[in-house]
Amino acid sequence: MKIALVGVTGYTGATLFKLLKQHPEVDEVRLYGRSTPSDDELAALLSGFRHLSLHIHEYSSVNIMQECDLVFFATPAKVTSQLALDFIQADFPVIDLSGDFRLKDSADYERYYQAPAAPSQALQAASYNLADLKKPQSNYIANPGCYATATLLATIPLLAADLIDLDSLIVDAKSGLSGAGKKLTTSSHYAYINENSLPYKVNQHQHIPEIIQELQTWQPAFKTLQFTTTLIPVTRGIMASVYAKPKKPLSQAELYQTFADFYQDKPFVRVLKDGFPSLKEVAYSNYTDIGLAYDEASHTIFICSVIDNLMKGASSQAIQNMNLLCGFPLETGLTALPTFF
Ligand SMILES: NC(=O)C1=CN([C@@H]2O[C@H](COP(=O)(O)OP(=O)(O)OC[C@H]3O[C@@H](n4cnc5c(N)ncnc54)[C@H](OP(=O)(O)O)[C@@H]3O)[C@@H](O)[C@H]2O)C=CC1
Ligand SMILES: CC(=O)N[C@@H](CCC(=O)OP(=O)(O)O)C(=O)O
Repeated sequence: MKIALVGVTGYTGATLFKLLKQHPEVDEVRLYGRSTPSDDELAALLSGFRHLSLHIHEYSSVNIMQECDLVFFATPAKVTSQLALDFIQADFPVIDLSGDFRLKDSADYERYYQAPAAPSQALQAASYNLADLKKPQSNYIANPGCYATATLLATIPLLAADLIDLDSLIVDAKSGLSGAGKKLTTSSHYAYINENSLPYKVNQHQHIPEIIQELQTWQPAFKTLQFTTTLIPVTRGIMASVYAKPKKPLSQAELYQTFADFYQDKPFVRVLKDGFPSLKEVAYSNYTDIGLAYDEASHTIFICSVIDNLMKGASSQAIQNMNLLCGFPLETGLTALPTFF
């Protein structure tokens, strides 16, 4: 296959490039961007790929559709919706890492992204695809957000088994700095974030409506959750700590069995029988690790899920979605084990 990649100079784009180069079904990766740096400039921007001769072509939807079989957008929200409409109109295969086509409700998009939503016909054409649990319903895949992926994989089994009070869900999610992309901000300066931590976008995070939208497909009566996001001083990784009240008392063994049964045929979700996962145990891999506990004294379920934000939270999940869309075996190109030290 010939693949087009838009956004290789960003964190998820560079990660995607690496995964695509190792994918046995991919013959060529053609790069497109808004700027077309010289070979020397590009070698400096993508220094880890300096032994390859790379070239960024000027962005053109017409050329991409003529020259390639599928396009990945690793571009920001608000930009991607402008670039993607031609492909939706032509029903050309797209995997979009941005949030622009994840929400079906335009009002939710406008509130949380503070920008006009894509036309509603285009929104309806996109298929939100959490790759471990769904199959794409259309040629336009809205790849889930990083926090949303960690949160949904930790909470969907609870709703699917009707285990919890629907108004009791609290998620305290933490992310490393690469989640914010390559742009420099006050909170991403080393001197600020090193040995530091801070909550941000409290009650305003763009993944809140995304999580609610998807949980409602499992329990239509689900209304909302308390969701906080905290920046932590690591480069990569997301940890979602989930708290919920069970409808009736349950044992630790029942809680474990609910998750073990739900994920028994899902190769990329590892449910721990004892203990809890750490960020490094999934780093550089497509795995999600889940640990569980039930506290009889406070009558509270605790679930901890971890992912690598640049992999499962973005680029490797996008490859998993490509495998689903193209009919390749699910694990193709995704067999890298975590680097955990
Ligand atoms: N980082 C993460 O962990 C995750 C990110 N995402 C999403 O993935 C997408 C990419 O994120 P990330 O890699 O972190 O972002 P970066 O900021 O690191 O990279 C953004 C990329 O988009 C390109 N770009 C920016 N504006 C335009 C434009 N107008 N036209 C064409 N290309 C443009 C940039 O090119 P240039 O070099 O020219 O600026 C760069 O290649 C975003 O939508 C983000 O929300 C999703 C899940 C996790
Ligand atoms: C640390 C950090 O800033 N993380 C980003 C999440 C990146 C991501 O997955 O978000 P999209 O929905 O924008 O694709 C944030 O909280 O906005």
